[in-house]
Amino acid sequence: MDDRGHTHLIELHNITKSYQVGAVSVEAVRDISLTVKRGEIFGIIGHSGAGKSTLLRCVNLLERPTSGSVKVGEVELTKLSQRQLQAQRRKIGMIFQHFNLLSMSTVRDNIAFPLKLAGLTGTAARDRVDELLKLVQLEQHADKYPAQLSGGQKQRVGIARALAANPDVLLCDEATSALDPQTTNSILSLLLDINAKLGITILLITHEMQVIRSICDRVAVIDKGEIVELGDVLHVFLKPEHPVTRDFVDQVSDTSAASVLLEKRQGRLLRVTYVGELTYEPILYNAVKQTPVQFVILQGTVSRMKQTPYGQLIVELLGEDLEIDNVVAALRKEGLEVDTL
Ligand SMILES: Nc1ncnc2c1ncn2[C@@H]1O[C@H](COP(=O)(O)OP(=O)(O)OP(=O)(O)O)[C@@H](O)[C@H]1O
Repeated sequence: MDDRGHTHLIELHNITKSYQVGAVSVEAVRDISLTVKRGEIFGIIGHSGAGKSTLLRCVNLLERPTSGSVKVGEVELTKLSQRQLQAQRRKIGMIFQHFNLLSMSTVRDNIAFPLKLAGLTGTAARDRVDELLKLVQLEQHADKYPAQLSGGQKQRVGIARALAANPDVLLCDEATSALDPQTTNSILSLLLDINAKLGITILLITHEMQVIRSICDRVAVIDKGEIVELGDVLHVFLKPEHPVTRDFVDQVSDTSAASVLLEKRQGRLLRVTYVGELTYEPILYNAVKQTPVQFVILQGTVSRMKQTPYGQLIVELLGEDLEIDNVVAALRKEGLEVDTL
């Protein structure tokens, strides 16, 4: 349990995973500790080779860590026998970039597969599959084979199959990386929906900041096998600290042009950040209208992080120093965050 009363569903303690490649040992993940709260959507982002897949696969022990411990729920997975582990794995669903469906089985049989393994057959299994087909909106495609489906539909089958045994956690291994942007959005909406309706905890890995911004509550940035930044998505987005995080944030907001703007400045250059309802208020205009200060908006982003609207503007204020100080104070008083660049 953390200090805000959230229970932890996943606890990784000091996970290291090394691979032996010939005579060389490669450390894919180095001493990572991480907790995921029950009910949250947690994203891990990193460049290719950063160690994301290895870390994710350590959570259900598809990869056994070289050292460290993995706890899911109240169970320490690293201490279980193979048989006990198999039972615990039913509580951990997983979906994959390339879907991993059984090509010779229909959609219905793919979804029923984990139920069969769990000993559920007959009408009960059929009813459960119908329920899942409805959840992922594939009722019309139940008797098709994977080759007859689009990428998005295949991933929906993957999601239904992963949810069949009512897991507590859904692990998503680059689940939208093989999909076009529109299909990506529909799969992300489905994951949000599942999280909200079923309360299922989601841990995902991705190399796309768009995925993090759309659905995650918290994010960890991983680089060369280590976590370099971790926090609420809103905070990490608006105040990225590590260079790798800044690269990812630039994928979706292009703040990199700010350095060019710095060279041309005449007045005072500020970054103004606002979140939530403030996004809709004419605060900047109100702050300057009674003063001789003028402003130029040099760059701006107004977007949404999960359900929260936010904006970030780079503005140049022109006028006397004292007058500008007053405007900055007025902006802060209204709840905006103001940084001098
Ligand atoms: N089975 C393996 N044997 C040897 N080295 C491996 C193995 N799996 C991963 N690695 C190495 O571990 C490092 C991390 O790989 P991993 O696949 O976890 O990264 P990733 O962030 O998921 O990358 P990508 O997005 O490209 O899949 C890489 O250097 C990779 O070459």
